[in-house]
Amino acid sequence: MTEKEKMLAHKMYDANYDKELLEDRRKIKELCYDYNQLRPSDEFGRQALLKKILGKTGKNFLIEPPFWCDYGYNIEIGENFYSNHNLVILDAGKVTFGDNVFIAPNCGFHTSGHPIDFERRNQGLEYAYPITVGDNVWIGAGVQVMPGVTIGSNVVIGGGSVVVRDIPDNSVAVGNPCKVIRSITEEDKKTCWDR
Ligand SMILES: CC(=O)SCCNC(=O)CCNC(=O)[C@H](O)C(C)(C)COP(=O)(O)OP(=O)(O)OC[C@H]1O[C@@H](n2cnc3c(N)ncnc32)[C@H](O)[C@@H]1OP(=O)(O)O
Repeated sequence: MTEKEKMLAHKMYDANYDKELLEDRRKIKELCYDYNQLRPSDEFGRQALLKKILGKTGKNFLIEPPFWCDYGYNIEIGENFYSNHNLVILDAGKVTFGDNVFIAPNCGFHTSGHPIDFERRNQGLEYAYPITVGDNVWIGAGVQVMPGVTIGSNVVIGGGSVVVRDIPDNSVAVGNPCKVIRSITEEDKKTCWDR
């Protein structure tokens, strides 16, 4: 198995020194760099470049720069995807977003991790587990999502949360570690946010 095949099969792999993976990352970081230089008014250019960077997109999507990822081909976004500034996706593993996902500034989705023991970590070994986000999800500012997490559909993750375990459908979850504080119900449609 190549190191890339191991990475995609969720096995331990050499992330630091493997030539193929280094080249994949170099290529995508060049494209992210280009993306991050585009003018906000260049909507066509932004869309076209994001389509080149990401594995799969819907028709309607926007990521405010700067945006950085590791491979790009492992990221799939659904319809009406919006991310505010400073999105970082470490996509050694697959990262899949459903439809109508809104992401606030300074969020990170990290599929990869290193061994806890320094001997193997220093050899450049890594593992990557997929992250999945359902439909109709709002991720608050500064949220960090850890390897292997699934966030269900119709979910709100409060600002500043660190998501280390799966979050079920129809819930508001907050904190570090991120925990469900309540379900989202029909009652929520009656809340008025005017002050
Ligand atoms: C796409 C974009 O760019 S969006 C722009 C960026 N905006 C944001 O990131 C805002 C994110 N919003 C939040 O984090 C909000 O606090 C929400 C949506 C989670 C609030 O949800 P609600 O269900 O209304 O929670 P509510 O305000 O009633 O708080 C319930 C409890 O959770 C706590 N809580 C609320 N938010 C958080 C949070 N982010 N982290 C930790 N605890 C929190 C409250 O302190 C409260 O605790 P208490 O019961 O001990 O007093």
